[in-house]
Amino acid sequence: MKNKTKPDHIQSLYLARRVAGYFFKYKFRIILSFISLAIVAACTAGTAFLVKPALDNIFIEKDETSLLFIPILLVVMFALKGFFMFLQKYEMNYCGLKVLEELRNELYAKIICLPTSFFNESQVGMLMSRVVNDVTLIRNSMPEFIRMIRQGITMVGLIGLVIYRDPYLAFWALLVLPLTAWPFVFFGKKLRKIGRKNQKQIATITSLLQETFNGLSVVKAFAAEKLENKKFEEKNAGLVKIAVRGVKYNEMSSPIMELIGAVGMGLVIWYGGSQVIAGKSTPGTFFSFMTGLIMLYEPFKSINSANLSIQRALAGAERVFEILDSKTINVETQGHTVYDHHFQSLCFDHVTFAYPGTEEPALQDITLDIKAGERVAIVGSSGSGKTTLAGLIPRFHDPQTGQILLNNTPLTEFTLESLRKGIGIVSQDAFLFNASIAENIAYSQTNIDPHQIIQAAQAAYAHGFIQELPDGYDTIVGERGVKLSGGQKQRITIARAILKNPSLLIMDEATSALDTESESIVQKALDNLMQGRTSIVIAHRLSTVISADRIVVMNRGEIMDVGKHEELLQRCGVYANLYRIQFESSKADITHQK
Ligand SMILES: Nc1ncnc2c1ncn2[C@@H]1O[C@H](COP(=O)(O)OP(=O)(O)OP(=O)(O)O)[C@@H](O)[C@H]1O
Repeated sequence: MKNKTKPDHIQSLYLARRVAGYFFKYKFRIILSFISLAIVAACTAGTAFLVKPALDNIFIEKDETSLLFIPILLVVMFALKGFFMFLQKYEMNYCGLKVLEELRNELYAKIICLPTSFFNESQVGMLMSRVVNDVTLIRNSMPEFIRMIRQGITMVGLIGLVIYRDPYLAFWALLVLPLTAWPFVFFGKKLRKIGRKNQKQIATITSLLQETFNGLSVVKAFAAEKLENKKFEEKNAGLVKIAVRGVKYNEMSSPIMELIGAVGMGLVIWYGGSQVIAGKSTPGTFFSFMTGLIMLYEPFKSINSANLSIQRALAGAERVFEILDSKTINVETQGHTVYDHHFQSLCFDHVTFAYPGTEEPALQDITLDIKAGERVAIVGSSGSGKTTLAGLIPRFHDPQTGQILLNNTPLTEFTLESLRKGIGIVSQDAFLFNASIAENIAYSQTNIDPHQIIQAAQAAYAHGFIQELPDGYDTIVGERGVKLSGGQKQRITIARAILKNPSLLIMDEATSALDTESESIVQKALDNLMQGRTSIVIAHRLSTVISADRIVVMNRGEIMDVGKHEELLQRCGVYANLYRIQFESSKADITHQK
């Protein structure tokens, strides 16, 4: 994925508009927040305004009414300021969190609907990082933007006050104002760049963690903990290095702003002091002016740090909208016809398919007809294209040339949901979710009666062992089903397929993962599953091959021959060879079973 193609300011405008669109829904809360912040700004300026009457009336003129009135006014102002400050912050953070929720949902919904080819090319950790981390940064953008406006209004109020108090003094104080623009722009740019790098590095670390934790048994088997530690330490050090640079620029901006402020202050003391000494101004006016000036420092500082946060948020927004708005990252396309789940025929018509980025097609000119009720075995050496062929049926990939017709209708014309719901897939990788057994069996189905789950488990020869588990059907299976054996997991996925009740079955037979005993139970479960259904089996067992209505022999992405076992042995050299290498060892078992 390309990172950025537009200049920073155009990209910023686009991102700001995109982010603002999400906040627009909460306009009333944002307006309330604005009103609150205007009141806060007025109270802040009002407090500075009170310093002059406090000094001149109480301390110089010794006026008793002012002595009572001014402290009460001060408390009221602070109370108002406190309340509206709370309201403003609460409303803003509420909006920020709701936008975060919506963006996360949208991003997840988009990612999960992307074609499988996208996941082949992208790191899962990188995607996770976008959903978890990058979106969080955007959440802060609006409150920070509001903070910027709030402090801007406060600043204007205070500047108005200092000009009102003494325009000449104000001239000296504000002479340095243009200088402040430089750190604002410079540090903003730096932090945006660092923000980008930081998010990228977090994504790399998330990918690494995800990969290592998934492959932990391999890491341990190869005693590669030290190696993995080193890899992690390197990435982590990279992240810290970026963060330290961020801290450097972040913390450097404040003293520089302060220095610029001090220059202004110095000019004021020099000019204002001389005015008081010459008797042209009162100490009250001067100190009120100075208070306003000192108070100006806070909004200056805040605007600067809000800008830095906004730059970081924009770096996050770049990564989020890169996925949401990309013209090349598209969700799966689909048709409008609803597949009625009555399988009649499946026809591959001169289908050729190459994986993205590869030259050699994984499937070449495949033509094959499958009729209702048939049991078709696909055999071939490793890499011959069996899994790829099976994956075209639920449209995990689409062929570049040729077409696949289901009941004489191109697959692309069906809605993906109806098509995939009508196909049962049992693969070697018996994937289970970290949920209860019942939930795993009933995955993706609603309103399922517990009896139906039990019946499916019985047909899959899983009911017995499930009952023996401490919580029965409510037992949580652990991530990827770690708490179950290979054969048990496989039987649960078979129960899941039985409950789904598809008219077309695609199976990638499990072989070496299971011992002979569980293999024979799994085989019985599969027989139950296949009963009365059309099935396409990527066959690794001789028994499946022999009992198939037809055997499709694949070699280097092409169909070499189609026929029955005996015929193929006679006429197909590839099959005869395959039989000798792969299946002959199980011949004895078959003879024994007979
Ligand atoms: N995601 C992918 N990206 C690129 N090439 C791929 C991808 N998956 C498979 N291939 C290639 O496509 C070809 C067919 O692979 P496929 O997995 O369909 O073979 P197979 O017959 O199922 O093999 P096996 O019996 O080992 O599972 C192989 O050359 C493989 O390298």
